[in-house]
Amino acid sequence: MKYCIYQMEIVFGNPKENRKKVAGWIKQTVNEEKPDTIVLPEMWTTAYAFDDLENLADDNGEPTIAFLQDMASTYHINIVGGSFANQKDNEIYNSSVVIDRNGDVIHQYDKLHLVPMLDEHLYLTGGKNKATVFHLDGVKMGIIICYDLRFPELLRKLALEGAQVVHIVAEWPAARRDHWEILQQARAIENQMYIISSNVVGNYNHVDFAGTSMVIDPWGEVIIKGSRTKEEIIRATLKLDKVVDIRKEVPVFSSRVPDYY
Ligand SMILES: NC(=O)CCC(=O)C(=O)O
Repeated sequence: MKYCIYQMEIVFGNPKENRKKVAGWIKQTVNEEKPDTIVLPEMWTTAYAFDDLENLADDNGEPTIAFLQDMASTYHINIVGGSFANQKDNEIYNSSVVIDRNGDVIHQYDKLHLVPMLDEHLYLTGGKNKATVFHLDGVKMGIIICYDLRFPELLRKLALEGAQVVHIVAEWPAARRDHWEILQQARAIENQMYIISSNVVGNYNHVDFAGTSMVIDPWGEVIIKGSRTKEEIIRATLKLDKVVDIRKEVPVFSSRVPDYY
């Protein structure tokens, strides 16, 4: 499964421009790279434009979901659609969506852990549904959003449900870049899974974002890592046999004794 990840610089508070930018990026990437799956970052339609989110947020996933469905079916690619501000029942969530090559929505998730260091909890509402796995091209996978990375129990739950790949869509600041890299490697090693992340670059609201989007294999090796500051494509092809082999070699899951924890 070939991935192309968009390490994007978001146009702050401008969903129309960002959709145009993403449409152009997808068209060019599909023509040049022929990926199976593409990944977008967190809050890519607006960034954390909190002061105007009520006007900028999607309404029950629209128009972003329809836009991504159109991209997926036109170019016949799977889209791990990052996340976007999404108004539902008068609350705004940080919502992600996964769409398959047919243009079908196969998974939705609202960010569970809102990040206090960026004041997210003052403007958005935390997700109210459980995180679960989904199937893409026959592989069990999961998606989490940025600060969720700090909660190992969330990724362990996805691993116990069979996830072999977890995507992390993010808007992670440069100030905590070490945590970003080390925690992703730790989650890959402890859960013996691929970690695929898409982070943003640039500076919004006086926060400098870390780039450094990554693909990490189930042994914890960094297959590829984006730059700190440049907008770019991160490419990787997953070898899913590795997950099975490593889980046999170091049988963490069968060694667990959860009754004693
Ligand atoms: N957008 C985020 O959730 C950022 C998370 C973060 O800054 C951190 O965990 O540190």
